[in-house]
Amino acid sequence: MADDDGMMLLNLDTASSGDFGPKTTKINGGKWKDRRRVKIQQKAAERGGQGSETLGNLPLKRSRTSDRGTPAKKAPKADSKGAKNGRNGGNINSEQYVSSLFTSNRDMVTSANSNAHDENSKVDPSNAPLLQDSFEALGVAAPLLQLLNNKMRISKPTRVQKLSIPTLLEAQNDVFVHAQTGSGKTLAFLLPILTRILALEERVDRQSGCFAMVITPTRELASQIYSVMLTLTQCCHYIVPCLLIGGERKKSEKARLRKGCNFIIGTPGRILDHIENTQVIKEQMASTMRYLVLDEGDKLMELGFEETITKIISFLHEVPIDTLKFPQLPHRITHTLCSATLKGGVTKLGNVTLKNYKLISSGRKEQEVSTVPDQLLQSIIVVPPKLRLVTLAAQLSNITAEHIAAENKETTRTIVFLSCSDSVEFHYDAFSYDDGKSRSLVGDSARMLSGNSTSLPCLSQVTAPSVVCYKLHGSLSQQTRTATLQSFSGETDATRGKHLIMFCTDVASRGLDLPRVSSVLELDPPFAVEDHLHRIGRTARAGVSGKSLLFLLPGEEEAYMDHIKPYHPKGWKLLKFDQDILKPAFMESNVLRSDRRSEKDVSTEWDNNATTWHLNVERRVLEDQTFKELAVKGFMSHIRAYATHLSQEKKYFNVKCLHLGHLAKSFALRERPKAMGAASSHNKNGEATAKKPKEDTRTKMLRLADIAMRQSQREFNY
Ligand SMILES: Nc1ncnc2c1ncn2[C@@H]1O[C@H](COP(=O)(O)OP(=O)(O)OP(=O)(O)O)[C@@H](O)[C@H]1O
Repeated sequence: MADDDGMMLLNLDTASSGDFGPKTTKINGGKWKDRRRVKIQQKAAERGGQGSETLGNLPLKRSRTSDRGTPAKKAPKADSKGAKNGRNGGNINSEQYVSSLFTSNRDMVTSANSNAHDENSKVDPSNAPLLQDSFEALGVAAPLLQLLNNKMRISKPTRVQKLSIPTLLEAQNDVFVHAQTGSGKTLAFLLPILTRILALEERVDRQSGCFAMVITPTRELASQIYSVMLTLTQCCHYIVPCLLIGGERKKSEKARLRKGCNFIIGTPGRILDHIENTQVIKEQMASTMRYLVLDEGDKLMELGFEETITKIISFLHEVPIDTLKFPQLPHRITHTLCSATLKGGVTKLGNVTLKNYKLISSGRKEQEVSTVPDQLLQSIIVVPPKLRLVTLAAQLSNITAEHIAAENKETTRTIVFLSCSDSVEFHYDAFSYDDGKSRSLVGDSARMLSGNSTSLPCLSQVTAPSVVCYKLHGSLSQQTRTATLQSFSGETDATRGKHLIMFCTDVASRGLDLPRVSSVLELDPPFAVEDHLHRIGRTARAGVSGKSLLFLLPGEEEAYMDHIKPYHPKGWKLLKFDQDILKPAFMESNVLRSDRRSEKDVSTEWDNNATTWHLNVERRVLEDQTFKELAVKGFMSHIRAYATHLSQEKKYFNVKCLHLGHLAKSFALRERPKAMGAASSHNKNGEATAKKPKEDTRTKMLRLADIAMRQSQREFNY
């Protein structure tokens, strides 16, 4: 075939009827552009009542179609083999199939936005500082006031700080602080504890004992609270915090504990490890411990944290308190629980730790339902599975184009949430590979795109690199995780004024305070509605504006909108993936075929450009064995992760409703890896291996659920 693409693309489940779209005549053969033109002609002819046989002069083939939407055509074996030959693709059969992104997609069910955002109403930020109040009036110690003003540029308290600081200052009771994301809960519990220690008659130092312990579900959050603590203690150097987190050297933590500390901040596993194995920590805590803070309390009750927390708490309560020492402090350990969400786990945790607790809620009516910050502009987009990758590229491109056009060259940050680390690896590589020209910044977990990048359509004619991609997930080493976050949140010569894009799992969803994140994209749906609130809560913090975009699939997933409606009192925008996202991104872009870099290939039609962009990624999968493995692993893990959605949410996210063939396409795969997996019945030397006995469905489900569970726990390897 003259216009052989150098690759063969399979029509995956291109049903002509059934659940997946309207009945159309399937056309194969010839160039895909020509075929598309003919299809348009055909449609026009149908509308004009001329029948469907006006097919132009193309050598077209009709494919087999079935009534139930079964795959229309399979790739001939010879070509599949060619594709499996790895780098350079091997022998490519000259017969060509078309990978059409825009046909046979399931239609969206939702006809109207049931929770439309009112663009004309003025919205006041709900987590901003209150201008009429002051920290002084709340009783915060004078040295801290100065530090807040001068070092942290914080002068007015937020609503939750106004409510919780006086309560915690006089606290003999336990407290549950429930407030929106980004409302300043960290200072809400640190300031009163520090104020009470600063008010002691006796001057304390690191040898005086440990007064408070803060436990968090992730290492990143513990490190963040530790650094806020280091800033606050600049006004009282004699008060010393200590960080205990997994992934760090235990020996140096022990050495620090031996020197003495007044605050312990850490993750549950490592704290318990020291309690059980480091004698000095017991001495440190004996008799002085007065405050226990569980940040992100609901998360701490998941993922097997519960048992560890219970052990820590039992240990703390075994140590008798010497009330004669520091009599101004509470005479018992007071517990403080913080979270932006109220989940079953919190009540459970409450049963473990909180006694006669006081609920501090910054919500309007101390309502049960947690809501997103009012100023956050939420959008939702229903995208067919085949188009997920290209729509993500388009959205990232649109944000980048806005960033490039902005006059104030401020750093823009975007976070893309994915369901599992393998999917993060695939997307990171897909968007940062940049023809192998991208420059690594932090090991290989941050890459700066080069000029004239092919990764995003808007960059094809830009000569100066302006985008840096990051990846973050629980399977990376702690050093890499720390360095990646530092680079993403900091401002260095390499990153200043650029658009920083981080692909990550939920490990970054809890509590992380990354500066000026302007957009959060949830490409994969959250595992629970609480995760949705925490993910999008990385933007629109402390009164600043922010945007988030949730991707849903057509069909069952659309009903998820009704489920999250109570959490979005200010509504959302329902976007159209083609007109609102793809068209602006690809309309004026200069997307060239990766195998033929010539100007004559350039199309001015946005859908042609979108298809060419996608074909380029698919072509890379065929040519690059390493990338292909990333795609296959990403797809498989994504499906497994999808199967672990909460049972209450299975009606929206049911793995049985997924169109796996179409979804494979969003990992740039031309066929479902299940079929690819069949090839792996051969060992590395190409010899056939014995076929395993067929696993019964229940065992298979349990095995897959177990793998997925272990993968998600690895994300929070505390
Ligand atoms: N009174 C204040 N005025 C201005 N900024 C503040 C104030 N208090 C806190 N901040 C800033 O707001 C941001 C969010 O604070 P913090 O991380 O404590 O929020 P949070 O409520 O714990 O959020 P999350 O629920 O996501 O963990 C931080 O950058 C912090 O410095």
